[in-house]
Amino acid sequence: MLSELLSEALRLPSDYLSNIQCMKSQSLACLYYPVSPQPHKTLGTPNHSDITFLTLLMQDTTVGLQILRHRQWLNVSPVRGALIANIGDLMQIISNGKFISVQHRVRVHAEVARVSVAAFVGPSVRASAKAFGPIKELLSLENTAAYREVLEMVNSRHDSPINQVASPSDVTIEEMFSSIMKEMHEVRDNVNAMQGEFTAFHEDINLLRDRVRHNHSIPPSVRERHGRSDYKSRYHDDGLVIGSRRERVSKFHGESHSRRMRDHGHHKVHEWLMGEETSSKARKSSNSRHYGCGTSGRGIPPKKVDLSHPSYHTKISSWLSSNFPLSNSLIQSECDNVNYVVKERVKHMVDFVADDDEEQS
Ligand SMILES: O=C(O)CCC(=O)C(=O)O
Ligand SMILES: [Fe+2]
Repeated sequence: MLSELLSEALRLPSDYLSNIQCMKSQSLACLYYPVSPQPHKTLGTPNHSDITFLTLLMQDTTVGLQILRHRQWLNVSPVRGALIANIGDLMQIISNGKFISVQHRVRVHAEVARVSVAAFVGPSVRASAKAFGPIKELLSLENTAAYREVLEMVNSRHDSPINQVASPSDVTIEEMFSSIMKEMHEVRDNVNAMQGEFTAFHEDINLLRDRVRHNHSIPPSVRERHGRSDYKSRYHDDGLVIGSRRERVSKFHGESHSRRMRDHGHHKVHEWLMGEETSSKARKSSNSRHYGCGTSGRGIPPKKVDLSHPSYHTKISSWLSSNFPLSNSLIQSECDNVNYVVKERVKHMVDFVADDDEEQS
């Protein structure tokens, strides 16, 4: 239904987005934002846009989600029974900028915790990698491609070490959801038990932050100093996992990183977006299968883009997320006056893949 509406809004046939299979699967994440002793210095989720095509969000009755509009952060007040649909970066890319992905963040409170459930909608996690670029029907000589094809953002999902890819016939969303909720309650208990140790945690964060700034991995001695599994899993869930880069990449979906990494990344991504560098990704993408929405080899060169435009920031942070997966959750960078970020992400991702004959949502 949503994919039909979005297709029509782009003046394309209503089954267009469904045919290019960009909304074929969902990953569910249940998020628990504990109370913070210093809410004015805490972010539940830092400023980011999702790299998805679409994110469907259910929030409880606690205000927390904010979107950036005209340089102002606006609360997205919960409406009972309503889902929030956020445009993600990939949708911005394939719509050639007609839809803009939304910058958002989550604030926390001193008295009340917040729970939300996010369903990240993207291409099938089962299919092999494909490239997505601006939809060719939307391009003309006057409206040339503003973005190149991307592969990596989608591709990180294929590498996911999470092997719980469930099809609707294996398990119902309700079943999966209730098991996630159960686990979330356990996490909440752990997090509540941790509140008293916030100071120690804060010290650790500073330590980690320094290390990340210096581009070091986190030694196990620091991560496991407390010998507590919840503590460890916090770092895991924030992506600070020692292991292959690929493993870490899959744990991210849109958060950006330390200033240092960001500057380095900006430089590279600028080159890449401007087409000045044939990165391995770009090479890969031109070899890969795609579904008629790419632009390469069709004689419409990417136009020179204004890299200071806010939407490029979005692309850059997404690109960075996939390429430099160090946790921003532990780094003060995006937002003044924020010292730490608190969020528990439960059962990080559970992927649902629609059967081929299933209706697209
Ligand atoms: O908790 C929320 O409302 C938003 C979470 C979010 O933006 C995300 O996980 O990408
Ligand atoms: Fe998000």
